[in-house]
Amino acid sequence: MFLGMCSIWFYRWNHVPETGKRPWVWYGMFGAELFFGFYWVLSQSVRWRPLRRSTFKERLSHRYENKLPNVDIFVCTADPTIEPPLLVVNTVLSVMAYDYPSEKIGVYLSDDGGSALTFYALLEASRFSKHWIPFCKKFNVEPRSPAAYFSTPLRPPASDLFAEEWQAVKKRYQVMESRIEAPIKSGMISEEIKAEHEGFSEWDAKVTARNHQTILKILLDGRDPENTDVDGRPLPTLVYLAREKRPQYPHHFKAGAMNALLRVSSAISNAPIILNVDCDMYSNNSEAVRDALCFFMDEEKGHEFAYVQHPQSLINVTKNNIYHNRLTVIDAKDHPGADGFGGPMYIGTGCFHRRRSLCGREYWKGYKEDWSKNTAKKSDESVTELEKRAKGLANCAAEENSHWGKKVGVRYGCAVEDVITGLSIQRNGWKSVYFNPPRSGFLGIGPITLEQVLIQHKRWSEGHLQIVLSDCSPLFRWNGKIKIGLRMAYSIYNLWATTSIPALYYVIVPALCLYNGTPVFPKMSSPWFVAFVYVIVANHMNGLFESLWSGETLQGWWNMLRMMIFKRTTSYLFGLVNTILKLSGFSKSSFVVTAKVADEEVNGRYDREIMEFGSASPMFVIIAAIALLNLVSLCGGLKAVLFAPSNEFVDFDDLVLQFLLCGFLILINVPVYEALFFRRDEGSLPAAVMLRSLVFVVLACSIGPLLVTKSL
Ligand SMILES: O=c1ccn([C@@H]2O[C@H](COP(=O)(O)OP(=O)(O)O[C@H]3O[C@H](CO)[C@@H](O)[C@H](O)[C@H]3O)[C@@H](O)[C@H]2O)c(=O)[nH]1
Ligand SMILES: [Mn+2]
Repeated sequence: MFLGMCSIWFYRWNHVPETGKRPWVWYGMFGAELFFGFYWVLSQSVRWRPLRRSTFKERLSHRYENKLPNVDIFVCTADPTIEPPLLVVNTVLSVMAYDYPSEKIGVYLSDDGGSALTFYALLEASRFSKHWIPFCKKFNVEPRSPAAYFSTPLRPPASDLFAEEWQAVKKRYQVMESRIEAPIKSGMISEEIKAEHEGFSEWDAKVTARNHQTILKILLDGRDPENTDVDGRPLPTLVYLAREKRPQYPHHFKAGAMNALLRVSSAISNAPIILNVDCDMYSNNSEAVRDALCFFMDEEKGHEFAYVQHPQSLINVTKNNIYHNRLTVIDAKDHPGADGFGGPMYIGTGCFHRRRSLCGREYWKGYKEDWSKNTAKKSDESVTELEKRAKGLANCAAEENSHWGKKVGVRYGCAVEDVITGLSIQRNGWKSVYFNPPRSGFLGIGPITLEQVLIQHKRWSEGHLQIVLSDCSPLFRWNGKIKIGLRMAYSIYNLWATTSIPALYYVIVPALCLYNGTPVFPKMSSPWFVAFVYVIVANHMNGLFESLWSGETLQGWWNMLRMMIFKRTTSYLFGLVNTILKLSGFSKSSFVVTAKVADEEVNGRYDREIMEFGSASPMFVIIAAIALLNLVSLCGGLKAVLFAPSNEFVDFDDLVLQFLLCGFLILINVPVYEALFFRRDEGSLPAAVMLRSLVFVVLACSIGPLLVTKSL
């Protein structure tokens, strides 16, 4: 493969058209091919030393059952409309019901939406948990998100006792569900509900999502001996937190929320191990905590590990993974590959942290965590006093003149706060672990419209590019703590945004040249042709093989190729432009939260794997323009070959690769043509997109001949 690429480079180097005949097209192709080659080399790093891990939980409980440490669990939510409270509490309930001593668990919900609806849902969940947790533990049920669990009917053979309790708990769940939904439907919380908890008094007329005091309520207090379930066994601690928000203070999105949680939890339970999940990702494996502890408490290596990351597995992926939401190959190849070099990335959810490393402490040789020291601290403060003390830690002022967000906690100012935080931890000398058990540890929901996916990738690519330019850039800043293989692995994602330029070049320029009958690749009869064909075929065959091996379907692989082109030409381009704007001070950071709900029609089309466009987003204009341009160019090329006047003879032999490239892009873009010309549903491409993209194509085709000449 590498040899093939070298021959391509050599060919470009040696065949530059004579100057004066606009060789820029040629240099552009050369540049793109150099970049792709370099990028290919980077992407090989994760294939060198893959590591697969498994755990022995019986040994953990055999040795440490009575010394198991406390675990604090952080759940983040940001908006009650696109992250429905019912979804949030299902996640909360799934982590409250771990197969782990409940008195050692503290669950903290951070509500950046500052919503009384979410608070009410959590209050209802705290009541339901008294039935749910004992039920789960008694019958060892999986998964422990009640919504996910009750979505399948009771399967025989079930004992009478089980069937009876199953029915009773399900009934209770349904009651809770309708209670949580009632105020959402009516748009207000009734006086009756407000009377149930003094916490509601915090929501007076002045409270808005962006401007309010800290609201902190300990709904279940793990220190209280009366905090028990229906069987009289202790319940976990459960805390609701809406940190203070003021328009004059930046709130730093999820990173800010995580840091507030870190401080607040340190005052309440201060567990040495922290699990972080997004509200859209429930725990699917009740043994996940024990699994993680097998790594942290390992006598030989455990003290080196800062975090244990699970893959972001999704439940709502269609059979053929239409938007390539499930990052199949990354989960199966890249993360284990990074693990081989001392540590996968922290990817924001489904991750167990050591509090110490997350709080910015460095690793030093000989360091050992003293687990026995960290068993619960009982303080004799009353709940109100404790709440008051903890509250102060979630105020805006708590971070003034401090290292929070810089050296301590989750880092600020980067759109992938998770990745840059993991990287800083590794730069402090810690290692990390990637763990993908046979029964997925966590299951989440991914975006189900093309636009959402592209916006998510814009945020990611932008954040990754910020890392390249940051003080912990794996590409440019070396401190000896991170192995070269891992630096290369990070760079694969860090450079996402920059792939946009060569990708755009490759999908536009050869097509334009074809339209004008100008060759940019070697002719079929030339030996250099073989090098191109070899590199293309070998690369795609390898990609296909890896996809299939990782569990993707054939169609899924094809969808991945399409999404790769879409992402590179839109999301990554926007990510790149946005980063440049930000650097020059024209734009500020933002975090567009992904919607977790959609209307029925959208859901229906998603289930049938019909691509969802449905808006006049500028990203779609680019996608449509590229699709149309390639269609027009193919026709233009055919016309040039078949009907050119004899004095302007165009040889098909010269254009074979361009025909193939255009043909490939046309096949990949079939869903785009459908959405432009044939579909009439709400998810098709609106006329405005068609119009704008046509203007682009007409312009390109008319300017094209001025830029490229046949004599190239
Ligand atoms: O101001 C904010 C914005 C977001 N969130 C939460 O952050 C999480 C992730 O947001 P989501 O819209 O679901 O983004 P995704 O693209 O799905 O998230 C991935 O990428 C993010 C970084 O871009 C990481 O923070 C996430 O953990 C990772 O799952 C959700 O729980 C949100 O509630 C906040 O708490 N506060
Ligand atoms: Mn998410």
